Amino acid sequence: MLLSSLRLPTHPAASPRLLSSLSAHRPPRSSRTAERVAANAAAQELAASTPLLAVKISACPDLRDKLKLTGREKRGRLFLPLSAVHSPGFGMRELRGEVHSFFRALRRGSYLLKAALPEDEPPGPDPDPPAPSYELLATDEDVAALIARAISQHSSSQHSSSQHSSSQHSSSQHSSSSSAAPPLPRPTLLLHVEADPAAPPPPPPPPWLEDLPPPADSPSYTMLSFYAFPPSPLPSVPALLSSLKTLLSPLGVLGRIYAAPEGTNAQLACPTTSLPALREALSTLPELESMENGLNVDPVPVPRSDFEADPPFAALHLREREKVVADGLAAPLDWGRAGYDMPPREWHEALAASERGEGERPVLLDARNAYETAVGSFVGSEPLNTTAFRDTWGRLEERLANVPKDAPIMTYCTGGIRCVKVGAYLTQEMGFSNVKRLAGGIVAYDREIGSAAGPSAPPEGSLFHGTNYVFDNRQGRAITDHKLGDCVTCGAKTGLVANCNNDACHKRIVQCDACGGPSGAYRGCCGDPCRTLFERRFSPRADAPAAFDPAVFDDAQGYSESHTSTPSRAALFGEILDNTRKLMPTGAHMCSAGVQGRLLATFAGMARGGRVLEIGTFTGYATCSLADGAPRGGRVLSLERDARAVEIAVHHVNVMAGEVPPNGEVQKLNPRPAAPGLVKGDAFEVTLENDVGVKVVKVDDALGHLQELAEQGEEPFDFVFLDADKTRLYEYVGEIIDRGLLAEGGVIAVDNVLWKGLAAGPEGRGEAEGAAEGAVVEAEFGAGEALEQKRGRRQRKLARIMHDFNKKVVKDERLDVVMLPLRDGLSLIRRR
Ligand SMILES: C[S@@+](CC[C@H](N)C(=O)[O-])C[C@H]1O[C@@H](n2cnc3c(N)ncnc32)[C@H](O)[C@@H]1O
Repeated sequence: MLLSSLRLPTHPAASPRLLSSLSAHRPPRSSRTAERVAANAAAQELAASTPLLAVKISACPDLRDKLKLTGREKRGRLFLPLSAVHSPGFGMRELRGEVHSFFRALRRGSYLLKAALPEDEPPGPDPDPPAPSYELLATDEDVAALIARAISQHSSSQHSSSQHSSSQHSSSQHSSSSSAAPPLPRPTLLLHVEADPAAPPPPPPPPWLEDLPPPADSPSYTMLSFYAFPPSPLPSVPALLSSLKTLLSPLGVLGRIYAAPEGTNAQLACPTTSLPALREALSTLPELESMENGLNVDPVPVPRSDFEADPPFAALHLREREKVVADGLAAPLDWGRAGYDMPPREWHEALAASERGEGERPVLLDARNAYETAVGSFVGSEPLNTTAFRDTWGRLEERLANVPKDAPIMTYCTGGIRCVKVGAYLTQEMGFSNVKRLAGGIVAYDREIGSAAGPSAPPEGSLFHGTNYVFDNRQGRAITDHKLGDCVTCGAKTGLVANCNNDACHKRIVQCDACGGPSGAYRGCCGDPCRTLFERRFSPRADAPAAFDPAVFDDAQGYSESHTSTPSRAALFGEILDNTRKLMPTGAHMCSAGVQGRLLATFAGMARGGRVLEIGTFTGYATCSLADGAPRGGRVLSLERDARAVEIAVHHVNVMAGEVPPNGEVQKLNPRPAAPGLVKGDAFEVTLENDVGVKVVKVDDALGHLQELAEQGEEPFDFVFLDADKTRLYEYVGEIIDRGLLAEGGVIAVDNVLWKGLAAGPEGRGEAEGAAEGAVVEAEFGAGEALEQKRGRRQRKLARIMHDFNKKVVKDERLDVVMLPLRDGLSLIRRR
């Protein structure tokens, strides 16, 4: 939920019904306007200082059994941004949305939502207190009134507590045993979810689920893709994504689906035994009626063991996008008018005839990017040699400037979706009348004509030679044995494409087997500088050259990397990085590897009381570095919200503790680890050989959890590594300091304060117009179709946020700041 995007409000009218039911101290009618005004003022003040609403949420015993509550759900604590909930846009629907994202298995329409305030809880140390008197929430007004009451209650509790303490100071007769209630640290409300006796019974499961074999038992996965461009914009993209999630999750499908008003684009891996069910499930969605060519299924399933060894996808991601294929066009075209979608066999016959010199030779255009063309293409085709899809239009204008408008033009791409846009451009923008595109792209051609076609393959064989590059972790399927690419490091012929193994580079490269991969001659890097950095930072191994070769470094960072000690547990850190690249590839750059890892270990070693807090565990690189450096008897607590990251980090801490062998099958942790040291709920704790305790906790939100830690009387920390949630860093620093979580002389280290150097430039000042240079990362997906740019806009926004944070901390008179231009920038913050 984008709660934080809602605006701080003028408050709507409070419901008299809720007011009367929620409070025994209901104010008289004449004072309610004054109360609302006061609640507004209090809300404004709170939003600036303590911007969260605490919600204690519980379920009735009946639902508790049915929902199989997780640790977090049993604890029942939720924090919501006050600026969002105390807003005219926040009502029953939004509150129910929050409840659903909290209790994930709760069925819509099956329950009643009730509420109370802490003041409704019976006071005193009654060992068996009766439940608070919950009242039904039914309307938006009920919700607004409840939140207004929670705010008023909080401000009056603060007020009476300050009066109480000042009267204690001024009057010696007042003993410390006075019975005033402790002030509420923030507005708080109690929500209760109760089974609705009048709710209709749950609908029967759809027919395709009735005899579905367990997806986890499928012997293989089938890769597939589909796309649909409806004739008019989708009425609701979130509704489509939600239906897709409900339909696909029980089938064990992994992959990516992007939806935008213009349509849908999916790249999936489906347990092969779930494939018929997937077809049925998708056929129920009217938004996919315009699906072109049906499901584009890869001809050869991937055996489960191969799939699990190097999973093309780790989860099912459904995302709303502005466009499903980022095209850079100012205005959309009519994607329904895009030339003739030519079936693969007809395409093959047309090309074969042209090869024989029969008829007019078509202009055969490869509409993919240069690195795709490099390893495979149709005989006689011309590459557009684009780096990104948005370059296509200029290249078409250039290439076809002098071509007659009725000349035959044939275009192809990996699975067909890019050619929908190319075909629309050629016909509508450039006026060509004889445009054909390969239906289902190279994937469909391979299925019907290539080696996978079996006996129905034509005798002359495939006219596509080489490898079909694809955008999941497989990075290609060889259609013929032709090796068309030139290895970037040794020049040998190859059909392989990969990303440079030095994550700081990550360039897409053509590279042969002998040079590629972590054990290849170049360790999968694009050249000597990256290989040397990779060996130092990412893969400490016995056979890596120990000597530093100045010739291969052209930067100070490389020099400092090579003059920093290798950690004594080099193999462990190498393993963490290898696993991270394999299991969470898009986040691999987030590990605090190399110099920064050693710096953290050094700081942990300097922590006077040995108490270290990390915010943002990810896969545990920094956690293990901190634990490595912490003094004997120290304690490292690390907080993370991503459950999968927690599992991987727990595995690594267990390797460090000697509880599990190194280089074990970390994938086996999925879906739920029975990891040694896993303690109740979502916390994991273990003590290492050096007597350092390490605890990793899965939290909903680390910022809210800091309050819980303070309330539970957690001792202050000597060193805090703040490496999460970059948009709220100042709030974290405030929370740590204000809640007494930083020990005397303690240090908070905040990572990424330079934000790729952009924080210091016009981007940081909010003055950059175009895409931030060097920060536009291209990510592509689909069976080669969608070209997705992580926009410079996001980078600029984060640069601005980071610059604002840097300005605020340095101006904050409570704080003393040193910014180190190390890696992505690290600020060390102390209390003055
Ligand atoms: C940069 S990574 C941490 C890297 C790690 N400290 C290291 O150096 O190896 C940031 C992590 O913070 C987590 N995160 C982001 N927002 C969070 C939040 N509000 N609460 C807890 N964790 C959060 C993300 O899931 C991600 O794993």
